[in-house]
Amino acid sequence: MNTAIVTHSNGLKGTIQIPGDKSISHRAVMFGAIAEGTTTVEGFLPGEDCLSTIACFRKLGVSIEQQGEKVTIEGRGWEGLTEPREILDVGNSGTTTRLMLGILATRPFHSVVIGDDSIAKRPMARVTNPLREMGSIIDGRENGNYTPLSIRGGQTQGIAYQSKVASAQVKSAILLAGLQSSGVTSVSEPALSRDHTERMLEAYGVTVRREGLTVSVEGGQSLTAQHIVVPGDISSAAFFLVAAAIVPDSEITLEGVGLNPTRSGIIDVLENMGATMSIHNERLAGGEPLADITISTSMLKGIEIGGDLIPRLIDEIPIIAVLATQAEGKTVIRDAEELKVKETNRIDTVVSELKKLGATITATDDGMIIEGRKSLKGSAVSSFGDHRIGMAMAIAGLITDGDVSIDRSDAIAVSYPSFFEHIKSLQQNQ
Ligand SMILES: O=C(O)C1=C[C@@H](OP(=O)(O)O)[C@@H](O)[C@H](O)C1
Ligand SMILES: C=C(OP(=O)(O)O)C(=O)O
Repeated sequence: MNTAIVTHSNGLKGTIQIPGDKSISHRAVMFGAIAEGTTTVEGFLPGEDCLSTIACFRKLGVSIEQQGEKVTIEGRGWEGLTEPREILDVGNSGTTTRLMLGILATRPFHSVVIGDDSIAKRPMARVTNPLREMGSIIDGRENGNYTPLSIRGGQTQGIAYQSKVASAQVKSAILLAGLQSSGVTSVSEPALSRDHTERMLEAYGVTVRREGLTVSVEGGQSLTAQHIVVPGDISSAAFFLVAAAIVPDSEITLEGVGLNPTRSGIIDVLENMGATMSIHNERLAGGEPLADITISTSMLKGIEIGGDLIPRLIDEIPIIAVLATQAEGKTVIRDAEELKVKETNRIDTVVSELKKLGATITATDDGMIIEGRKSLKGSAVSSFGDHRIGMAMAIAGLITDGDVSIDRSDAIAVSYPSFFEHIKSLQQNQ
């Protein structure tokens, strides 16, 4: 466990290239593993979560070579996956757990899935129940709601599933199982969650039907190997968008930021709060839109955030809370109960750690209320092993009067191994 110390910044200047999108990197590897032929991935995120995905699929018999941001996957189709001799360890990654269960649900062999202490607390019934309904045999702690889980896939039938939560992990797990099930499988969700699975399956040659909030696939479909270019992760970019907006005398450019509309809620929030920001050089990579973003120190005002916007920025709420401490007036975040089942209960961890820095913030049942504009002070805080809490606290440390020390800062490598290097490079350009 290491502790990082962040000191006050006099301004951030310069340009950084945003590392690969975590959601897209996971999918590029998993879909390459079940596709026929050699898939190559460029711009892969070598974060711990995506490395867990590679490790699991190697144990499932797939040959995968990874060097930094380049990955080569030798897919031999669905049949190329073989019964693992060892336990599949997903580490800290919910995406690996849930999407891999969807793939294993139709494979005629037995696997055991475990992860770290955080994964052991995250609800899995949201995928194990529908996958059981489709015909796969799954058991696990508390009747299959928590790891360790065991799964024996086999002959499965398509279902029409109405999900209670707007979750791309639930949607993806069921659709992946549907690809090798009889008949049609459809998933309807209460609000649109990220659609990387739909986009990438299409790129791999699968027919995906989308109608409003329902996505469906027909069974018996195979995937064809591809070359995938991964755009930068907007969830990683969010930390630096907020840093530049709140640190006085800043102006930075973030290159190659993925701007998929199902992920770009943070841009709406910054615009509505009044941030000084411009989006340029818009382009496409692998069916996903991306652009460069320039942002500078901004006068911000508090806003209300809720409804359909929440799934479009769910992972950005910890850093949006930091942003709101520097906005004039009140910011209310509602409809975000899903925060309670992430790497930590992010309502509790954001509120407790920001209070230590002197923020006026109150937890609610489905979000939080932040009163700005507040000067923050240095303090010892913890990431609690949650990468996004660690990074949110580090960015807050750039504006505190006094140092912020962050316990368990090693968690940041889960999604952004070069985070502290990027902070340093923007400081050095002063
Ligand atoms: O599908 C994905 O890649 C993800 C979906 C989201 O989770 P849910 O599906 O639980 O909403 C998000 O919070 C997570 O970081 C990544
Ligand atoms: C919730 C997250 O990821 P996962 O669900 O894959 O652990 C995240 O990255 O914030």
